[in-house]
Amino acid sequence: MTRPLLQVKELIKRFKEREVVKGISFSVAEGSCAALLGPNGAGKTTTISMLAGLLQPSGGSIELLVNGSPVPDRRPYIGYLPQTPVFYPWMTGKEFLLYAGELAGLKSREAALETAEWLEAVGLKDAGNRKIGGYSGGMKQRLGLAQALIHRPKLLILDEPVSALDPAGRKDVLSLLQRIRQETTVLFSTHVLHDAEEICDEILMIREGEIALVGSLDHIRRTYSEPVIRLEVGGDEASRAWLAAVGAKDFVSQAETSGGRAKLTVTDVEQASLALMADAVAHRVMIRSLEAGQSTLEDLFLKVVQS
Ligand SMILES: Nc1ncnc2c1ncn2[C@@H]1O[C@H](COP(=O)(O)OP(=O)(O)OP(=O)(O)O)[C@@H](O)[C@H]1O
Repeated sequence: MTRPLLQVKELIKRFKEREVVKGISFSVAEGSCAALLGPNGAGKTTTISMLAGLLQPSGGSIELLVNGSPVPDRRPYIGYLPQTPVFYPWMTGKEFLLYAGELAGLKSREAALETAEWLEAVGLKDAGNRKIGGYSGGMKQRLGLAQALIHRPKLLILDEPVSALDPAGRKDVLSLLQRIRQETTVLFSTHVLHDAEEICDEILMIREGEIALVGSLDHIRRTYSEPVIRLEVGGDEASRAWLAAVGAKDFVSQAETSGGRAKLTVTDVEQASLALMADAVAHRVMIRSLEAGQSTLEDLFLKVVQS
């Protein structure tokens, strides 16, 4: 049984009259990697800033448990990387980490040891003596990660750590996070489902300041996947008209049609496929493709976000 490391209860944030985080509760288990997933404006940064201790909540509680007991001040146990970290371009990577280590309360000797170790761990050993101003986006983000980890926190909190990176930088940072998560509990926000799927085991989906869905990726996949048929028909009028009406069939519970394509949620994929093909033949409809399967997490995410 994994025990909770972070416990959040009824967390609220109001900016003037406006409530942007509306009483959310969740916990993050020790050793897990959790993604706070939601569209732009959902309240991710606000939530993360409260967890990191940078923003005062308007209500609710945040507890960090070390060896099962809540600590009075969680900040020393947290490593945090903001959405847009600020670096001094004139400093070298090494100088920056030494500085960050001392700010985090390490003694100079400890800071020097950790700096050397983290420069190596994030793949910046050779670039350590170069000025940050000359680093790529991915290198800066890896340096940011090293800074967040320099005091060996229990929980690493990251706000959209890969959103601003190009594909190569994204891959670099995600694989680094993959390695880090073996030792450190990680919570990161993202609006990209794919990033969450790549490295996380827990998902907290938020929408308009409220939790829309929470659970392990496996559980969510199993619980919410539905039989789905994706269809594409020819561009002729008869085929398009048939497709537009296909949602009315009794075995189709939901239909999304756009252009010559449709995604149909059905009760039984095999029977529905056979029925659709027979009906298409009878109506001389040209079927370009018919793919039977299960709805994906992406389908669910879009549904949650759009509802
Ligand atoms: N300091 C502030 N004052 C007033 N409103 C704010 C403040 N900070 C955030 N908001 C509002 O709170 C809501 C949630 O913002 P937040 O930045 O937490 O969302 P987000 O999910 O992180 O979005 P994004 O992915 O775009 O960063 C938004 O409507 C935003 O305009």
